[in-house]
Amino acid sequence: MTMGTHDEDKVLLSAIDDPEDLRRLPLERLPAVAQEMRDYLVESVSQSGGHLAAGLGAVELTLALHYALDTPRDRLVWDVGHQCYAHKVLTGRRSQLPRIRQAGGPAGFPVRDESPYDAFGVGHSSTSISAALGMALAERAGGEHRRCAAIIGDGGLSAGEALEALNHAGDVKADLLVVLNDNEMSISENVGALSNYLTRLLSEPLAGQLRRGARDMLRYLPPIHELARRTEGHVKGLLAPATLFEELGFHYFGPVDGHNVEGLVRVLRNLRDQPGPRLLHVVTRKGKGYAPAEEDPISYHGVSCFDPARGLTKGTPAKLNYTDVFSRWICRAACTDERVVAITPAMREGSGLVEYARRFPERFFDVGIAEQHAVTLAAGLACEGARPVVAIYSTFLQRGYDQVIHDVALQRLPVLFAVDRAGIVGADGATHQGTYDLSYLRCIPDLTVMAPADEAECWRMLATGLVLEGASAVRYPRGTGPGEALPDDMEPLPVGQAEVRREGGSGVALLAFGALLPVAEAVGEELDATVVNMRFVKPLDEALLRRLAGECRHLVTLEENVIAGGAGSGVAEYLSSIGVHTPITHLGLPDAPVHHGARNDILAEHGLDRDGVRRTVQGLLQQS
Ligand SMILES: Cc1ncc(C[n+]2csc(CCOP(=O)(O)OP(=O)(O)O)c2C)c(N)n1
Ligand SMILES: CC(=O)[C@@H](O)[C@H](O)COP(=O)(O)O
Ligand SMILES: [Mg+2]
Repeated sequence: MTMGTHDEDKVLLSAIDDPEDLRRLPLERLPAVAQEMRDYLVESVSQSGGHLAAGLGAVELTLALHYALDTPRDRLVWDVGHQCYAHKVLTGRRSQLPRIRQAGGPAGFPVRDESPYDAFGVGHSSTSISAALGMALAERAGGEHRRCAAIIGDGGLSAGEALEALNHAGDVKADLLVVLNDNEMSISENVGALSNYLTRLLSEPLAGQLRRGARDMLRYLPPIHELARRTEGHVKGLLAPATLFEELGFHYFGPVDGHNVEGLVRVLRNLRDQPGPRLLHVVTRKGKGYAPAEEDPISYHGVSCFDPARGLTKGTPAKLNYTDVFSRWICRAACTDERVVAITPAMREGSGLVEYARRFPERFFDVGIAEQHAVTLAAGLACEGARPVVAIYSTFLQRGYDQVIHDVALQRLPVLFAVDRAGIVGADGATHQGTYDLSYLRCIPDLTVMAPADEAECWRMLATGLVLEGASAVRYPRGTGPGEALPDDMEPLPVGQAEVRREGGSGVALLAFGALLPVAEAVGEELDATVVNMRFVKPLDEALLRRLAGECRHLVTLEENVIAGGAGSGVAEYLSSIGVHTPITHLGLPDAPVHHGARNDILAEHGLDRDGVRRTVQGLLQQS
């Protein structure tokens, strides 16, 4: 473990309140700042939890960018933003870092409202080049003379959006700097042909040197300068092939050592005022400087609290969470049905596919950060008789939305979406809440949408999706549920059939979709309300709804989704379509971003905990 500096030496970081303070330091002091920063990140994140390994790898790069550029006037656009902790420390948020991702503390990602240094809000990957290009083009039109830089990882570069932006930037010749932070890792090992290409660039730096040598050589031949400028590309091409980035219209520089902060500053100073699109290829190590994270960057990508002296330790095996249930189910499904194929867009660990990938490598596809491709790939596989399962977080499925409609649902293909992290995810905050999927999925024709109330039901719903003729989605939350045992068979559920858990006498029926069922049951017991586990968001159990609407004075729908267009809206639409107007109260999330904090606190804040639901139902009972 490299935890180098002694307390008495720690004077530099605490003296930096903003990047101006950093820029006043002599260049040769930056390595010491980097060391302190690294120590501080390990100490702080070990107490708060959060994203660690990417940030450790980007310490020197962050310092160098703020040192060489004139932030916040110059724009730094971070990709994903999970590596931004050093940036937050340098930009006036050092003392708040211990509360990162907690309610009232700083967000875990750059947020425009949080600081003028957070040039662009982020959390989902591969947006940085597009956003920085937009800024650069606006700058060109407005004449502000600010520099714009996108800092993107090798994983982030695998996404279509990033490649679309490179394609555009190279064409419009914007004054844009793209810094490629290449650590050869996504969350897991980076994948794909582009990743292999970057590795070749790293292993063949000689080619880059030959190219630079050719350029320098030609620059110093004044009489033939113009000819040389025009033929430079050809001569270099003889010496070494152009990089892909040059073919796309970028000037390519690198690879350079991303942990040599002084060298980085010099390179950035050279590049910062050159015109046109430039790409600086920086080589870093994920987890740099903290040995356990360097050795196991996957585990240290995102961490909960740990003792830095010991590193992450394996605790006693916890109760299975929903991801574990999916993990077991998909292995079981693959054993019983050889048509099963699993696809992840770069979330092997988070989606519970590690064991599956080990056991069924031929039927496992990590496609990189490529949600759109993941969905359409599944569609293609389904066309040929496979039973594809796309394991995807609710928030990231947003990026593959057109593909769900156009490539899967309209073609009536049997793709199963295992939608993890549905509902409140907690610490990752507004960019990652899985609170839209019920609204955006239930409007898609012929898509069956299921929301389990416990782990066994999740298993059964996955089994149901696997045997349906059309597309389906099972959306389940982050973390554990209320159940214990899992089924040991693959019996499906009857589609569109809800389960009445309790018949009450109060005239109120609580219709719970998914994870809020236990809350509904507790309140139902207290206030003698009918309680239904709705199970299916689409198709709804229409017969049951007709009965309850006839018998009850008031219906209450509960869902961990935005109210707008959600499951409760589906209930209201159905009843109104048949001319039934029993009053309905919708409990769910508001039409506003839900920020970071503990899931239970957020639920309570929005009246979705037991007290909140009780208050609502009591209010209804008093009215009647
Ligand atoms: C659209 C989208 N899909 C998936 C993710 C989850 N995710 C967060 S970081 C990450 C890996 C990013 O790799 P890279 O850009 O190389 O950054 P590194 O962590 O290596 O620094 C992934 C897949 C995301 N944030 N956004
Ligand atoms: C930055 C990012 O998008 C992921 O690292 C995400 O934070 C993972 O979330 P989970 O911790 O829920 O897997
Ligand atoms: Mg990477």
